[in-house]
Formats: sequence, structure tokens, C-alpha cells
Amino acid sequence: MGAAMTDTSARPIRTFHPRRGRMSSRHADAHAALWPTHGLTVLDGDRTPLDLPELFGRDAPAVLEIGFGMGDATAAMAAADPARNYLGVEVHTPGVGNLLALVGELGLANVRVARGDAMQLVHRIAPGALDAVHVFFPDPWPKARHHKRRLIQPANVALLRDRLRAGGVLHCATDWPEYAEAMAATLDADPGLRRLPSMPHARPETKFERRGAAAGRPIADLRYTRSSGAVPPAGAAETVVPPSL
Ligand SMILES: C[S@@+](CC[C@H](N)C(=O)[O-])C[C@H]1O[C@@H](n2cnc3c(N)ncnc32)[C@H](O)[C@@H]1O
Repeated sequence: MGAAMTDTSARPIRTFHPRRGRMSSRHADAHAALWPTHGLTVLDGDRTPLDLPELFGRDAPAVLEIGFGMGDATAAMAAADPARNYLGVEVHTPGVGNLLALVGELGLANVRVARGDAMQLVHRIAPGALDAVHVFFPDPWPKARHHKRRLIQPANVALLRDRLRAGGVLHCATDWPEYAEAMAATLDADPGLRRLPSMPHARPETKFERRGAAAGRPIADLRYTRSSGAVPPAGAAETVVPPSL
């Protein structure tokens, strides 16, 4: 690939908690074996276009999963859906190692694993290139002063919608009722998205879903499709962290 295109103009607001974590030897072995062929490092500000058919070695409908955690649901979905390519992106290193281990153990040829900030990666994906985007149990950031860190907010939704093909699906799930309401309001307000009936069984249960359900929290699945009509260009602007943070 040619020289990297970078945008260093803005420092992004982070949607994730910095978390420590070490890879187990199973994760480290999988990382050593599979990262060169199945891994992708996401660098802040890198705007080099990502060629999805080149990344997967084949041209097939592509699903992006943002914040896959330990990757069990990603691996299960990819195994059950070999005709589509699955690109998972996560910042948590043990999760990256775990998904790579599952890729090796299950022999998944249709999975690629990106490490870094998902919204940085999304900028590198061409408009209309994705068949689906999955955002399962994103960090709820319950305190009002942290709501700006939530992944599902208007500028991010506009960017994700722009990367979907017409008819492509944005599927979000949360166990946090107040975030579910805010998500629905944001997604309903996007001019290029149309709500679909909820289909909770359209995905496997995730680790964080199990935790939420065990704590008695209700699970909300919100599915939207990108309309085929013209939509305003994505408000791809990244916001800047105020100096006080
Ligand atoms: C609450 S966990 C849910 C994990 C998994 N989807 C599940 O349901 O078990 C949210 C995950 O999203 C990841 N995450 C949050 N913001 C992210 C971002 N901008 N890019 C990549 N991963 C992100 C976090 O590291 C965390 O692992």
C-alpha cells in the first residue's frame, strides 16, 4: 500500500475505558501465529483507505463488529455465516488474542481482527462498503458528564450509516435502559436510517449480555437499515477533547 494518509487535526474523544490486561499463553500463541495474516493495527489519524477485498483475500459482503469484547459472539456468527466477511475491532488486547485463538481453533477464514479505536478504523472504510455494522453492548457511560463518550451519538451514527450499503443493517444492543432510549432517539433522528423490527435471535448471546441479564437488566436490540434514497453526507467531524479533561 502507498504512503499512509493521516489526519492529526483533532484528538478524538475516547468511547472506551483504558483497561489493563495480559494475554494468556493461548492468546499469545494465537497472536504470534495469526496476527501477520489476520490482524490489522488501527492508528489514530491514519486515513489510508482500507481495501476490504484485499484484507480478506476475497470480495464478499462485509460485517463490521465494533467492540467485540472476547469475540465469542463474533466467532459464532462468522462460523454460521461463511459467505460474509467479519471484521472485528477492539481495543482490549486479551480480547484480540481470544478472538485470534478462536479463529485458529475454529478455522475461520472469514474473520479479520483489528486492534485500536473503531471510529478511527471506520474513517478508512469506503462509503457503502459494509453490509452490516454490529454494536453489541457498548460501554454505557452512565454518568451524564460522560455521555459524550458514548459510541452511539449523532456524528458516529452518520459515519456508520455512510459506510453501509443501501439496505445494509446497523444492529445495536444494550442492557442499559436509559442508553437504549438515547440510542433509539439518536438512530430514529438519523435521516438515512429506517427502523426494522427487533430480532434478538439475530445474534448469539454475548458475555456482557449475560452479565446484564444476570443483574436483572432488560436487553434491547435496535436494528436499522440504511435507506436507499439520497442522504446528507456523513458528519464525519471528530470532536476535540476539551483541555479540562
Ligand atoms: C461492554 S463491552 C462489550 C463487549 C462485547 N460486545 C460483549 O457484548 O460481550 C464494550 C467493549 O467495547 C470496546 N470498545 C469501546 N469503544 C471502542 C472503540 N472505540 N473501539 C474499539 N473497541 C471499543 C471495549 O474495549 C469493550 O471491550
